[in-house]
Amino acid sequence: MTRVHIIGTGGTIASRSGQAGAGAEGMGHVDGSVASDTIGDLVASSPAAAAHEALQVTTEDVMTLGSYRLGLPEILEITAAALTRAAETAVDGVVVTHGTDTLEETAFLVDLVNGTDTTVVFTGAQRAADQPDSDGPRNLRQALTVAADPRFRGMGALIAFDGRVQTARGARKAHTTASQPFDGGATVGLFRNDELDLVARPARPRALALPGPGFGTTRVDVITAYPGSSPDALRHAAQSGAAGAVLAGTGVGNAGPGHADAVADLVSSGIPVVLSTRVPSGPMVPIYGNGGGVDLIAAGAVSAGHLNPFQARILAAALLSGNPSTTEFTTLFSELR
Ligand SMILES: NC(=O)C[C@H](N)C(=O)O
Repeated sequence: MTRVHIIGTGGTIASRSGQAGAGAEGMGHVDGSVASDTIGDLVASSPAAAAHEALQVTTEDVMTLGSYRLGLPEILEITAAALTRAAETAVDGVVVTHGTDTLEETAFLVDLVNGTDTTVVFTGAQRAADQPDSDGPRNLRQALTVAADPRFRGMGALIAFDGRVQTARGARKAHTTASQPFDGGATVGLFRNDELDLVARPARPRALALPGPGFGTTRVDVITAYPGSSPDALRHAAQSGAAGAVLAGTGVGNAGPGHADAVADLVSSGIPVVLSTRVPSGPMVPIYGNGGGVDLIAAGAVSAGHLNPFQARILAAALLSGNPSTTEFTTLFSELR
C-alpha cells in the first residue's frame, strides 16, 4: 500500500477564528485567526483527505504556527523533519501543510536538500479551516494525490495548490487573498477535477547537504533598492551582524548612486552580497553601467540568476552557515542558484 506521511506546521489551513490566544500579544486583535489545529484534526475533519482510502496516511506535527512567525530555526526544523521522512524507505511521499506567507522559503530549502527520490509536496489554504468554502480540504487532497503518484517522484519539493502543481524553486506568493496565491515556479502538474496530469519534469541541481543548526542564526538581510534608497542600508546590515546581504535591485538588477561602493565595502570585508531584483518575474541580468548591474557585479556582488530575493536569501544562509570562503561562496551560489 502506498504510504504518504503528512507533516503539519500550521498556517491558515490549520487556523480558526476567535480561539483563546487570539490577541495574546495585546495588540488589539480580537478575532484574528490563529493556527491551532493539529494535522490529525485536519485529516480527521477532512472528508477529502479521508477519501484517499487506498493510501496509508501517517501524520506528525512539527509546529502549529502562522508562517509569518517562522524564523530560520523553524524553517530548518521543518526541513529536517521532511528530509528524515523522505529518506525512510517505507514512505512513498511526504506532504507538508504550511502557511502561505513564507511557504516559498521553507519549500525552497527542502528542494535544495532533498536528494531522495521521495518528493515533498507543500500545500496550505487561503481560507481558514472554520470558514465556509475553506480551500484547505481540497488542497490537502490534491497534495496527497501528488505525493502518492509515482510519476511525480524525484522532484525535490513541489507546491500543490488550487489545482496546480509547481516547483518550489522559483515560487513566490504573488496574491494575498486569491485561491491561487503562488506564481513563479514551473508548472509540473495540473488537476482536471480529480485527475492529475503530469505536464513537465523539473531540471534540478545536485542536492545540498542539510545545513547544521548554525543556519538558524545566520543572518542574511534583504535590502531593496528604490529611487533615493540609501546605500547605508547595506553598510548598516554588515555593521549590525549580517553575514551576508541580498540586494533586491530595480529592473534587471540595478541600484542608484553609491550602492556599488557599498557592495565593494561589504565584499572586501568578507560579507557576500547577492544581487537579485525587486521585479516579481524574470532573472537578474547585468546590462547597465553607471551604478547599474554591471557595476554592482564588478564590485563583487554575485548574481541571483532566476532566484527571487527571498529564495536567494535562503540559499545564501544555507551556504554561509558552512563558513565558506568568499570564493567558495561565489562558486557554490552560482552552481546552485
Ligand atoms: N494563507 C496563509 O496560510 C497565510 C497565513 N498568514 C500564514 O502564512 O500562516
